[in-house]
Amino acid sequence: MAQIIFLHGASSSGKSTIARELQARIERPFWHISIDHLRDSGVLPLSRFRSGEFAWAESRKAFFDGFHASLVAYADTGNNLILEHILDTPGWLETLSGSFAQHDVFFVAVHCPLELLIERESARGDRPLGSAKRDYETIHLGKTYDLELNSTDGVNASVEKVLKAWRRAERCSSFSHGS
Ligand SMILES: Nc1ncnc2c1ncn2[C@@H]1O[C@H](COP(=O)(O)OP(=O)(O)OP(=O)(O)O)[C@@H](O)[C@H]1O
Repeated sequence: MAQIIFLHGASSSGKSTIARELQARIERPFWHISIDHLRDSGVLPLSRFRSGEFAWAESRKAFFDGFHASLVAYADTGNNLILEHILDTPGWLETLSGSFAQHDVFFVAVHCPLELLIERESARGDRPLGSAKRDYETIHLGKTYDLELNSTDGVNASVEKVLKAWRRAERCSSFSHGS
């Protein structure tokens, strides 16, 4: 059984920042995995999607289905994962919950006030404007978490909370059996 710590929050909420620090401090080896890594490593022909030569809408489903299947493969082969992801499409939660049934999933909400999300998104300049607000308004609906963080608490305090709660090994989230 693999350990999966799933950080779920809006774009710019601070998932990657927490994931990096968590990976540096947790007592076992964990992968830090995100679609950001695929995107930033040049896997996709991004410039041709951006120019309109290729239609992202036609490739999106296969991309994410492949990403989700790869996560399951990593976990099934014994790799612990710090996963940061945004469940913004109907069916993804159910698919991943079913696929991860044999694994220990610790599901963590990363909250951030809307004004701060918009400020961060604008300062970064590398995310589509408006995605943080759209995520903020939708992605947490209908989800039950093992732990809820607020980015305003700071990275160190957030990582401490994750470690403490994860080590307790009590699970009650949307990924728990029977929920
Ligand atoms: N606790 C924090 N305090 C101050 N700034 C933060 C904090 N957490 C993250 N940031 C800043 O906010 C921006 C977004 O952070 P990060 O990349 O961790 O978010 P994310 O949720 O992974 O975003 P995305 O889903 O778009 O990849 C970065 O510029 C980061 O430095």
